[in-house]
Amino acid sequence: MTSKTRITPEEALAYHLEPKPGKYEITPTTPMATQRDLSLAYSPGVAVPVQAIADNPASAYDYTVKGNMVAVISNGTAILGMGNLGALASKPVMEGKAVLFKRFADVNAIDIELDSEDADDIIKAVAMMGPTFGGINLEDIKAPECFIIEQRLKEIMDIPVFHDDQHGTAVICAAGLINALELSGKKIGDVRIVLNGAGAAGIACLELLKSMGAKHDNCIMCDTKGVIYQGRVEGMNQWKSAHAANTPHRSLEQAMIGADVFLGVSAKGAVTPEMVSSMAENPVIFAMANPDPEITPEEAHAVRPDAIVATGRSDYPNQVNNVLGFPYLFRGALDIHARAINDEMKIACAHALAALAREDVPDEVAMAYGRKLSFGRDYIIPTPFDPRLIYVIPPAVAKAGMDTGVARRPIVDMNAYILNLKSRMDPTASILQGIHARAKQAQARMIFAEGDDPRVLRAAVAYQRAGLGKSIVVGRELDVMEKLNTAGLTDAHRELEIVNAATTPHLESYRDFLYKRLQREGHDRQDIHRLAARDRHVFAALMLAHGHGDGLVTGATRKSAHVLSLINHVFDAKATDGAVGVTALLHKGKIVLITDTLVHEWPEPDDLANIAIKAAGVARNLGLEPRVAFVSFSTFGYPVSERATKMHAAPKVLDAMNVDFEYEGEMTVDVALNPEIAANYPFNRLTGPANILVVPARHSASISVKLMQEMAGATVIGPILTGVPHPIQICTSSSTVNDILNMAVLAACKVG
Ligand SMILES: NC(=O)C1=CN([C@@H]2O[C@H](COP(=O)(O)OP(=O)(O)OC[C@H]3O[C@@H](n4cnc5c(N)ncnc54)[C@H](OP(=O)(O)O)[C@@H]3O)[C@@H](O)[C@H]2O)C=CC1
Ligand SMILES: CC(=O)C(=O)O
Ligand SMILES: [Mg+2]
Repeated sequence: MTSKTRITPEEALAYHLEPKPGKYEITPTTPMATQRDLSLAYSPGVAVPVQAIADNPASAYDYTVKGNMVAVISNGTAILGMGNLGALASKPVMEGKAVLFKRFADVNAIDIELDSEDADDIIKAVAMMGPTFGGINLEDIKAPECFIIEQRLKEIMDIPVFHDDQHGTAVICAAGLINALELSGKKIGDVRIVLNGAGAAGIACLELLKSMGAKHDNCIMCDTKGVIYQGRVEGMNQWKSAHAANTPHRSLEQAMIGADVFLGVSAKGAVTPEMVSSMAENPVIFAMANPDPEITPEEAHAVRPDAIVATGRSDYPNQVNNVLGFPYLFRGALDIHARAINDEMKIACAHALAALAREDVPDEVAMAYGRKLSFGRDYIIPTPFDPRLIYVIPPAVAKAGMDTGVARRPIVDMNAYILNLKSRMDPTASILQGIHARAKQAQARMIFAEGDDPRVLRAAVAYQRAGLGKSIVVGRELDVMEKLNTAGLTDAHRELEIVNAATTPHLESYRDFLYKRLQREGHDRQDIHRLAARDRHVFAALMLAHGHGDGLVTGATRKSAHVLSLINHVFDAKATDGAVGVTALLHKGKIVLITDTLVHEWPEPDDLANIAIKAAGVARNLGLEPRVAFVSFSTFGYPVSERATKMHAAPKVLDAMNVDFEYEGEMTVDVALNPEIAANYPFNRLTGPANILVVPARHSASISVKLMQEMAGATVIGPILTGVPHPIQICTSSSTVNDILNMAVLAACKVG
């Protein structure tokens, strides 16, 4: 259980710089195209909701974004564990929290950085923002000011005010501890707890644990001055005093001897292996400081293999991080138009999280993580990408809020609410997450054929540094070094394996192999030498054929059809061999596969049936249950046209084949994708909107994909080459670094 993902500073900066500075933008949800739209959205139409809200303030939840809008507010005085770096420097974290709100719970959030360390200033500023938001999430404001600020705002505001570092952290810590103690066979009322870090997170964690049964006399809190004991005067405040222990211990080192639980919300490296060695049997260690924990899991396990260890990071098992809490706590609170997030709602959240980790983990979650997760020492808390969180946690929070009287609009039908929560989530994100996790598991050696292209090099570096596997780059060493240098990736040169025909000891066997394949197709030995030694697409394919790599990515510098014809020298990847190209279009939370986008020019009914079968395989590999529509400009035989005949015939070919997926046709795209229009054809065998569109020819495939990409801004993955015995993926000349990386990931987890 080691940390595999290595993020470099360059990558972190590039992520924040591209494609646009920062991490989010704001998009309208209503049309604003015509004069009429303008009249409705703005003057004079807007006057009507203005008056309605003036007459009945509660209607702001109906006519404005207030009800689904949270402010993420910081003054930057305790940015993660980095300390007081100021309001402006906190912006990347706050933008990040805003994006997490959206990604995980479909809550709109914006970040607001306030340039003041004065509690009264902050209270005044935030209180004045009340009308705008459905909730206030305070973040990375240091103790003790954070306690005063939150308390006062709760008193004066009529929407939830929640300091994430206090309560978000406490809730997740409690959820993890419930399960860790169950696994170590200990009871919260009996365990000796040492908590390091007496700030926002520390005070809130200990308070919540005490309210859940931890005994005051069993808990010792420490800060930079050591143990907080009764009678201590230095560095104290009223919040620390409430937890002062009656103990002779004065240092963290002394307090740790015989402790059952260590909770760290302090700073990197605050705990030593010696301290961990001195703990009781089966110790629980939550080293939650970010970005670097108090002690790493490797260091803790080296001295105590019996320890259950969690950190705040996503690259180790057991991520105890408030990301599991704030999106869902606010989702539940907003959905009941709550006045507050109270203790009962927090405790309900902790119990729901703990219970979810003990449930059987569905395959789609295991798929998303690339490994089977089951309740145990390395899985004490759900993982942030668990798709069940959105429909399990908010209902528990909402119910607790309703039971304790903070709901302004209670939920009447909980089942309908759960369905609504399920539909909020974007399925495409979990698909991408899934293939990345599977690739990480596969650890494939990926051949990047075009080592002279800076995009390809950046993707190769990212592939390796993301812990996805080993990158092998085809190119001349000096050229690769120079391009890496220009891309600001000088160090990467030592990490990548650079291969070319001049340096490989395998050239002769590659040539023999190629000659055997092509000698009867008009190629003489001279041609073969040129192909094997000088064409990097052929050379890279030969490497793959000889097992000198597990997958191949190419095509970023040449036209796909040309690259495919070169690869065909080495592999049987023609239409007649059953090869097919499938392109995934991701847009507005929907995913549709279009095929054949690469191999068949003008497929006949038998080819179309094969294309459907291959695309269904790709869909299943992506975690989708295939529903194939053979699309045309006619629907079920009307209008009659020679061009549509083959689309009419293709489903009949499948009828005779007894395949195990849904298919139907021919039909127009709107019938395929829009259930209301499909309802006009009650005999239609598809049980839902199609997710695979088999199109009549390669030109229609290309036109539809590019139209969606250019007009709608859809994300395009592919074409994914399938039906070829080795994982080869062909990018396009317009592929970005991220597109190329995605292709490598698809090859690594053999989606094709
Ligand atoms: N995993 C998660 O979800 C979360 C983790 N955290 C992490 O917790 C830490 C604290 O955050 P927060 O409470 O907001 O910050 P605060 O500034 O409010 O509090 C920090 C506290 O930590 C103490 N401290 C700092 N360094 C040490 C040290 N080396 N040994 C002992 N105590 C120390 C300080 O002591 P003193 O009072 O003497 O100055 C203070 O009490 C950060 O690393 C943060 O990343 C926070 C929120 C969520
Ligand atoms: C996770 C978080 O909020 C922090 O470390 O501050
Ligand atoms: Mg924080």
